[in-house]
Formats: sequence, structure tokens, C-alpha cells
Amino acid sequence: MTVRSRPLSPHLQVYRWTITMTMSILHRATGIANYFGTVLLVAWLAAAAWGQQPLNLVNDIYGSWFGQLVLFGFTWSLIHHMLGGLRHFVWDFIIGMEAGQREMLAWANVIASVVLTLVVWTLFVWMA
Ligand code: HEM
Repeated sequence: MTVRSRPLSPHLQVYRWTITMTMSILHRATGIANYFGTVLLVAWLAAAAWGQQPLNLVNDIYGSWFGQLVLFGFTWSLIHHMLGGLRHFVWDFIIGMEAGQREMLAWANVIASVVLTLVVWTLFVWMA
């Protein structure tokens, strides 16, 4: 029996890496991060309902440099994911799908997520 060489589907390494590919992965990654971040929010609310001592403990943990780093990341993840969701909403109207527009929307998502996260933390954490 002769073995015919079949066409191979292109491997991931064949593709040129694009910002839209990165955003696709980031959207799912931030979605997963949002699940874990929501657990942190629930833990804080549960501690508050439990009493002053558990609340102080959670506040101390969240107020540490590591806690602040995680909360900053969670804020960025939420905002980045929300803006990504709005990007999908825009696409639902078949707008912003052309070459160039996709990249522009992707960069706008990245830049706006960083700017908005800094605005939220400046107003509600650093200046509060
Ligand atoms: C804590 C809040 C949220 C959590 C835990 C969450 C979680 C997730 C996860 C895990 C995915 C990936 C699903 C998959 O790829 O199979 C996802 C996708 C998605 N999320 Fe969220 N999400 C949250 C908030 C939001 C918000 C606020 C928006 C809109 C403003 C949004 C819009 C979307 C959209 C449109 C997709 C689908 C994207 C696609 O089709 O590729 N999400 N979300």
C-alpha cells in the first residue's frame, strides 16, 4: 500500500503573532481571573458580615503590598475584560471588523484598560 503524504494544517508557529491573537487569549485569561477576584470580594463581604475581627484580618491582608498588588491586578482584569466585552458588542453590529480597525480596537482596549485602572485607583484608593 502506498502512503500518500497528506496536507498538514498550519502549526501555531507558522502564524505571525498579532495583537488580536493576544487579546483573544487575554480575554479568556481575564475572564478566569475575574472568577478568582470575585472570590476575594465575597471573602471580604463574608468577613464584614462575620464581625469586626475577621474584617480587620481580611483588611490587613488586602492592605498589604501583596494584597494591593493582587487587587490592582483584579481591577485591571475586570476593566480589561469589560472593555473586551464591549468590543464584542460593537462587533455584533458588524462594525470594526476590517483589517486595521481590529488592531485599533485591540490597542484601544489595552490602553484604555490601563488608563481606567489608574484612574479608579487614583480616585478611590490613593487619594481616598
Ligand atoms: C466577574 C465578572 C466576569 C467573569 C467572571 C467573566 C468570565 C468570563 C470567562 C471565563 C469568559 C471566557 C469564556 C470562554 O472563552 O469560553 C468570558 C467571556 C466573555 N465575557 Fe466575561 N466575565 C465577567 C464579566 C464580563 C463583563 C462585565 C462583560 C461585558 C461587558 C463580559 C463579556 C464577555 C464576552 C463578550 C465574552 C465572550 C468572548 C468571546 O466570545 O470570545 N464579561 N467571561
